[in-house]
Amino acid sequence: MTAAISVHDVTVHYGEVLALDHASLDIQAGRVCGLIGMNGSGKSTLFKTIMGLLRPDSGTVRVEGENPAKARKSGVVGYVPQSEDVDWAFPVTVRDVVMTGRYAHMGFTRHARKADHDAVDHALERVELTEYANRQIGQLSGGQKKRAFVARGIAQGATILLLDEPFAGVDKRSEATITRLLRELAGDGATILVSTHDLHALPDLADEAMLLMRRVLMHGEPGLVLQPDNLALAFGLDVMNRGDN
Ligand SMILES: Nc1ncnc2c1ncn2[C@@H]1O[C@H](COP(=O)(O)OP(=O)(O)OP(=O)(O)O)[C@@H](O)[C@H]1O
Repeated sequence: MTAAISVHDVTVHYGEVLALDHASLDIQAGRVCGLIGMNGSGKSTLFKTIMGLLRPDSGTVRVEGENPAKARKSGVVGYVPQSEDVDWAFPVTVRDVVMTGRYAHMGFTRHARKADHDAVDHALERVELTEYANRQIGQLSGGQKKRAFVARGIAQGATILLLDEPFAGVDKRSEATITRLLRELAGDGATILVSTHDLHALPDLADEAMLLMRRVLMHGEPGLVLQPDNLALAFGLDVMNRGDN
């Protein structure tokens, strides 16, 4: 079976900095995969490569069998960015943000039609943000902001969803809501790659987990990947000793 996300032997440099070093992974459709790695291990770089925003120095990336930039432009790939990467003061409403998910489906004029408005309404309902639709995006809680971007992916009809630390700065209740939502979307056939530092929540969230340290150190069942010996590989000895302190 062809993987929904396929990264083969990919190397990426930023100038002298080696960010991905012969990284390879395959994720099958309908799976939620948790991406774990310390700061600077290449998680965001991996996302950008899967979205076709960065061209690898070597190696190949396929998204649903397609060139990644082409897949992104056709709306196949939805992205929930890290909070730091968003200008929350920008004067747009929650509805506006979700509507950007429809751009791939609109013509060059970006004129929203009934089908676009209906898709946005449906997506807002699905993430339980209907009552916040006309709020400026910065006036939401951390968890609501993340849900707004998940709604953008739903409105877009994305079948691949990439989430860069969606649980950072999010309360437990929102975390549970987002987890439930991602599980539902995967149940509908979406393929989901989510980076997180919240290791305790991973077994509820993900079907599989991946340890990244410029290359994929391990990829498998969350229970196995989260074994202390394996985490020590990705994070160093501190994680192994954390329970003893
Ligand atoms: N635009 C850039 N120019 C130069 N170096 C970069 C650039 N973006 C990332 N890097 C470097 O590439 C490496 C991987 O960065 P990346 O952002 O992919 O890691 P990350 O795992 O997402 O980190 P974090 O958890 O802190 O977000 C790091 O050493 C980082 O400093």
